[in-house]
Amino acid sequence: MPTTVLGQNQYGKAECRVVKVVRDGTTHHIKDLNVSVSLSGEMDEVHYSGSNANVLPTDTTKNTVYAFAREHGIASAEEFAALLARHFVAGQEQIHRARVRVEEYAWDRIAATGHSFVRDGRETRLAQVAYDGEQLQVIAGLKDLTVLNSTGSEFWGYAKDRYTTLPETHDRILATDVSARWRYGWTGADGAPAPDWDAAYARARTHILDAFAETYSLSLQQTMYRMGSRVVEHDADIEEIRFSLPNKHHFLVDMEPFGLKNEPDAPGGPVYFAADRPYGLIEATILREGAEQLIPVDLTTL
Ligand SMILES: O=c1[nH]c(=O)c2[nH]c(=O)[nH]c2[nH]1
Repeated sequence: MPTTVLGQNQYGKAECRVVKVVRDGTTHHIKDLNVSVSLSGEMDEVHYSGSNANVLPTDTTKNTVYAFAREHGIASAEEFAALLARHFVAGQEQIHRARVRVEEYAWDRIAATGHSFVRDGRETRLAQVAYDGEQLQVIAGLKDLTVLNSTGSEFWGYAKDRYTTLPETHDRILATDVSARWRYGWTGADGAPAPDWDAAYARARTHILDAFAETYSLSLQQTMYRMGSRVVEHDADIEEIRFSLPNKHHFLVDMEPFGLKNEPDAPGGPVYFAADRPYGLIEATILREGAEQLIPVDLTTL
């Protein structure tokens, strides 16, 4: 009989949807989160013999998420995740590591009342906090931040082989849905105060957008590098940032059959076909010199 041993394992409750309302008189404030908890530690026995003695139920982790929202409020995705991660490791000696992931959805106020909201169409804010009993690792980010430059983008001078048909262009649309994760150097270990998470998030988002808008682009790779280096250069707390950027191709429609010209600078403006697939997928990590690359390569796993 071949023998087996247990490898990496973790467990917890995924996707606890928690909505916290703060009532400030008749003006309400909303935090809308999707929280996933993963715990690991001395969990051999539950796998080998079925003894649950070391297993804090996933139902309890779910309850803790809701109870903490009530007892502590939700100051920011990062702070809430760190609070939970510390709690699970500190509270159960058999649990050595906790990872808490948060997606945050934003709501805009509808003017008529203090308690009416419309889900805003912006990006989703992301936070992941891991705690090993000593150090926190905080990775924040965003996904589905959709941006488009209607000019100021070229793509030419690339390598060619017998299968290359792409025409070189000196004026194209550049569009992408930004997915980015950045890691903070702060670990909570040396008593240093935590960054202001909301301000740091807003800064990173602004630098990403400004670099996208201000870069005259020769490739999405170049634009991506500028976005990343701008974030790292402007925020001493951020050690590295990783992007996954679909190149959302917009092709000029061939109007020759209709006897119409359709050039980027045509009078009245050009018409494009927005292709949804396949798309180029451009990915990279941009690091502070000397920093370690700790953000996983595949952002869909984070
Ligand atoms: O910005 C781009 N980078 C590429 O690597 C690439 N490849 C391609 O076909 N179009 C583009 N555009």
